[in-house]
Parts: sequence; C-alpha cells; structure tokens
Amino acid sequence: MSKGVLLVNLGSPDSTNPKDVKKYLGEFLMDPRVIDLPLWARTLLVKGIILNTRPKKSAAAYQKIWWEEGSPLIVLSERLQKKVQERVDIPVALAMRYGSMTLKKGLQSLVDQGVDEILTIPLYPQFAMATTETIDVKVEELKNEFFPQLTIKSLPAFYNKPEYIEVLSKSIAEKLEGLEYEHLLFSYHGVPERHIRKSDITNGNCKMDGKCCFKKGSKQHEFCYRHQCEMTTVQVAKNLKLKNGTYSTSFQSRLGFDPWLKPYTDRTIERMGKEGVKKMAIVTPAFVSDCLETLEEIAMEGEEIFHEVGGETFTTIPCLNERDDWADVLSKWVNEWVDVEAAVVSE
Ligand SMILES: C=CC1=C(C)c2cc3[nH]c(cc4nc(cc5[nH]c(cc1n2)c(C)c5CCC(=O)O)C(CCC(=O)O)=C4C)c(C)c3C=C
Ligand SMILES: [Fe+2]
Ligand SMILES: [Fe+2]
Repeated sequence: MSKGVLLVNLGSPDSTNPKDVKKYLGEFLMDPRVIDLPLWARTLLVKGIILNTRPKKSAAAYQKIWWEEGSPLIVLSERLQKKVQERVDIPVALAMRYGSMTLKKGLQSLVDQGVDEILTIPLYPQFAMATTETIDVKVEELKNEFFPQLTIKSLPAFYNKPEYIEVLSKSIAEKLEGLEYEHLLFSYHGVPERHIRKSDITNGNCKMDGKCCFKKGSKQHEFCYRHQCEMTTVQVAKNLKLKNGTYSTSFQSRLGFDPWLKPYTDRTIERMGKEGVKKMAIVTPAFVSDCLETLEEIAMEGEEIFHEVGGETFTTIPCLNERDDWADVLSKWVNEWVDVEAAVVSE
C-alpha cells in the first residue's frame, strides 16, 4: 500500500470581501457540529440572523489581519505543509474543513499521487465536536461517496503528547525570555457548554460543575474539550515551572447568547487590568496557526481592553505556525505511523 498524509485546518474566506466572508461563514456555521441546532432552527439563526449582520463585521476584522499572500491561517498552514513534506518520504497534502481548499481536493491530490492509505492530521491539539469530529465525519462521508478504495486513519487530538507540550512550552519560553510579566493567560477558543455535554462519554457524569473535567485520566476525557484545554495548561505550567497564581485558563470567541465555557477571555483581561495587573502575557494553544482569532481578537482587541483598564504591557505569544521544531514533531508522528503500520504488515 502507498501512504500519504493530509494536514487539515479550519479554513478562511477567499478574500476579505463581505460576499466571500458570507459564503465562508454560511458553510462553517451551517455545520451541525458547529451550531448544533435542528436544521430549521440553525437555518433561521444562521441565514435569517447571523449572515445578515456578521459578514460585514467579520470582513472588517479580516481586513485588519490579511496578508499580501492571503489569509494568515492558510499561508501559515501551507508553509507548515511544505516543511513537513521536506522531512518525510511520503506525499503530504493540505486541506481545509471549510472554504475553497476542500477536503475532497486534498484527498484527490493524494490519490493522484498514487496514495491508497491516508493519515489525516486535524491541526487541533484538543478534541472538539466543532473541529476534530467534524473533520473525521466529513472525511468518512467523502471516502464512502468518492474514495471507497482508501484506507483512512485520523490522528487523535494531541494535547497530551509530550512532544507537543515541549514545543509549545519552548515557544512560550522563547517569547517571554527576559521579559517581565505578572500573569500568563492561556486563552482557548470557547465552545457552548452544551457541546461538552454532548461529547461526554461517561454516561452523563459530566455536570459541568467544575469537578468532572478537572479530574485526571485521559480515557474518560477522550472527547472532553474542557478537560483537554485544562490539561494543556497544567502540563505546560509544569514544564515551565510556573508558580501557582501566575497563570490561568480562559475561553474566547463566544457567539450568541447560550452559556459558553468560562471564564471568558475578554472579561478575564478586563478583570486583571482592573485588579492592578500591569504586565500580562497571553498564549492561544487551541490554534496551531495564527488566524483572525489570535491576530485580531487577542492581539488587537484584547490589548485594547487591557490598556483601557490601566494595563501596560500585553505580550501575545505566536502560535506554533511554521516553527522548525513543530514541523519536526509532526514529521516524527507521521514516521511513527508509517513505521508501525510497516511493522504490522511485515509480522
Ligand atoms: C458556534 C460557533 C463556533 C464554534 C463552536 C467554534 C469553535 C471553534 N472554532 C475554532 C477555530 C477557529 N474559529 C475561527 C473563526 C470563527 N469561529 C466562529 C464560530 C465558532 N467557532 C466564527 C463565526 C468565526 C469567524 C470569524 C468571526 O466572525 O469571528 C478561526 C479563524 C479562521 C480564520 O480565517 O482566521 C479559527 C482558527 C476552534 C478551535 C473551535 C473549537 C474548539
Ligand atoms: Fe471558531
Ligand atoms: Fe467533564
């Protein structure tokens, strides 16, 4: 069998034109694993309300962060794909869950290179219904409809892989070296609390009461985004020997009126500034590539909030992006998959 890898990220609009942003948001938000309402209610909310107001606002935000080469998320993912390709001997392709760089095109490009066994790597450290699961489900649908000959495996969320924690810790340490800061905030993309309950595999044990998701034990939390975010923070803090009280976890980017995971990042930044924190650093480990949510919502809006309430220094730590050591780690995982499968076949 001939192997290949498909790296998968979220996607971006084709341009910052509100029409393109509307098209992209329409596809993204009509995904039942992102807005998990019955079709009629999702259609009413997305097409009747959100798409009438949000695209203009989002387009203006995209305009602030867009690069000459295009969307930062896409460009950085492409650079990462090239680096991984340089490090492994099998074809490596890139696709996005939403937008023009479709999963179908990504799978087809591997098939065109003679591949019949694929490892998909959703570029999300923590599992969520709205990220890893929607990719896995879509890939399965595409396989059944267009590529029945393919054998496809997906790399699970890697929040507890030591190599990932090591590179993330190193990226933080490098940025903070020689820099004074009072608090390091780990800000993760939020999800509605309902998503956590839906993905709970412990027969409804998760009451979102602050106890369940913080318990150790990765098996029962295989699909618990909240646990995996908390554990990412805990492992990095341990690695960097951060003192208790000098770091915390929060959740950003909420949309709508349902309760999302708390504490909310914007309110946390505001509270810290009001409590007298002057120098704050912020890292965004739910994203491996810088994007709208890190470059605009955190680095621009977050900084503005902090300054408004008396904060002085607001340091944003870049995502792993195209770091060589991150490309090394991904290549190592790819080679492990190639080797394990080869060993099983040759037994
Ligand atoms: C119900 C809405 C949303 C859920 C649930 C959600 C989960 C989720 N998203 C990411 C990663 C990214 N999201 C990005 C943008 C973005 N996300 C939502 C909504 C939900 N996300 C919207 C409406 C948008 C668009 C921008 C906006 O209008 O604010 C991005 C950036 C994309 C880019 O082009 O730069 C990323 C990345 C994760 C990891 C996640 C669940 C864990
Ligand atoms: Fe999002
Ligand atoms: Fe839980």
